[in-house]
Amino acid sequence: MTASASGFVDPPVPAWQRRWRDLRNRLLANGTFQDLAARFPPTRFVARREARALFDLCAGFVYSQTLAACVELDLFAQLAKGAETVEHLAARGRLAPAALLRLARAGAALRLLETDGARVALGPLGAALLANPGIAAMVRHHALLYRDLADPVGLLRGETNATLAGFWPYEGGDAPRADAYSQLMAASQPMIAAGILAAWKFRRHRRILDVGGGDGRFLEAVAARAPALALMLFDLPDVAALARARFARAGLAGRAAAWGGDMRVDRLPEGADIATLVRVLHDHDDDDAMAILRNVRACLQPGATLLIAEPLAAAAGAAPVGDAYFGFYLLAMGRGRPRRAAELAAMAERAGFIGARQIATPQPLLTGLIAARAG
Ligand SMILES: C[S@@+](CC[C@H](N)C(=O)[O-])C[C@H]1O[C@@H](n2cnc3c(N)ncnc32)[C@H](O)[C@@H]1O
Repeated sequence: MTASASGFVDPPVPAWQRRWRDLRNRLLANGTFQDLAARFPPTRFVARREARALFDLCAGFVYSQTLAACVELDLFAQLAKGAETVEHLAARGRLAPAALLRLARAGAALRLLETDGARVALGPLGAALLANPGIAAMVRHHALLYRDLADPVGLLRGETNATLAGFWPYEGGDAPRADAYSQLMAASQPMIAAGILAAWKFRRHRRILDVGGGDGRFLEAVAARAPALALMLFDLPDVAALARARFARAGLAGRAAAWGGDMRVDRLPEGADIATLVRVLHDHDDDDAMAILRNVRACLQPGATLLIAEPLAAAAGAAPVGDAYFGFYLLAMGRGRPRRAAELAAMAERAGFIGARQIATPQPLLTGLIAARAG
C-alpha cells in the first residue's frame, strides 16, 4: 500500500502494470517510435489522438479564456433566440467586426458557437450552457482561480497569496462575502440537486438535516420532490439567515428551519432521519472533515442515513475534474482536498457510521454520492 501525504492509502499498482508502464513510457519517449507509430496505419489513429490530447493540455487555458470571453460578452444569451450578424454582435460587445469574427471562429472550433462568417449561432456546447446558468457563473468566478494559477509551482509551494482564499471567508464571519459565495453555490446547485434527487428517494424519510446547506437551494429542490419531508438546515450564521429568507420566499417557512453555528463544534439540531453533506467535506482538511462527520453522527439516532455528495477523486471517467480541477481549486482556496469514494467511506465509518457505500449518480463529473447509516 502506498501512503499518501494525508495518511490515506492509494490502491497498490500490481508489478506487471508497473513493468508495462515503464516499457510504454520508454517507447513513447522515443522519437523514432513516435514517427513509426504516426505512419503505421494500425497505430496512426492512436498516435493522432495522443498528439491532440497533448496539444489540448498545452492550449487548454486558451480554450477556457475563449469561453470566458463569450461569457463576458454575454454571447450565449444574445444568441438564445437564434443567429445574429457579426456586425450586430460586434457593436453590442464594442469590438471590431474582425475581432468578433475571430472569437466566433475560435468558439466554433470549440463547439460553443457556429458561424458562416456573416452570422453567428449557438454551437451544441453553447446551447447546453444556456440550460445551466451555474456554468456561466463558475466561468466568471474562475477569473480569481486563473490569477492564482498564473504561478502553479508558487501555489504548490505555498508562496502565492491566493486571491481565491479571500472569496471563501468561512472563519470570522463576513456577511457580504458569505452572500457572494452563497449566490455562486446557489447558481450551480440545481445541477447538483438533479444528480442527487435522481439517485436517492427522499420521500421515504421524515425529516432531513442539510449540514453546510448554504442558502437552502438544495432543500428547496428536495422539498418539491418530497412534500411531506420536514426540512432543517445548519450553516454559518450569515448563511443560515440567507436560508431563512429563501424558505420564507419559497413558502416553506412552515416546514423549514435554519440554525447558525460552526458545524465542527456546535451542537447540531436533532430529530432528522437523514443528514446530508453536499459539497461540504472536500472544503475541509482531514481533521475538520472528521470533526464534522463525528458531529453529524452525534445528532442522529442509530439507523439514520448519512448522504455525502461531492465531486470525487479518481472517479471513473471524471478524474480530471476531481483530481486536477478540484485538486488545484481547493489548494487555491487554502484548505480541503478531493477524496476518493473509499476514503470518504472509511472516514464515515471512523466517525461511527456503518455500511458506507457508493451510490451511482447520473453525472459523476459533478457529484459522487456516498450513503451510510448511523451505527
Ligand atoms: C461549498 S458550500 C456548499 C453549500 C451547499 N451545500 C451547496 O452544495 O450548494 C459549503 C458550505 O459550508 C458552509 N460552512 C463552511 N464552514 C462551516 C462551518 N464551520 N460551520 C457551518 N457551515 C460551514 C459554508 O458557509 C457553505 O455554505
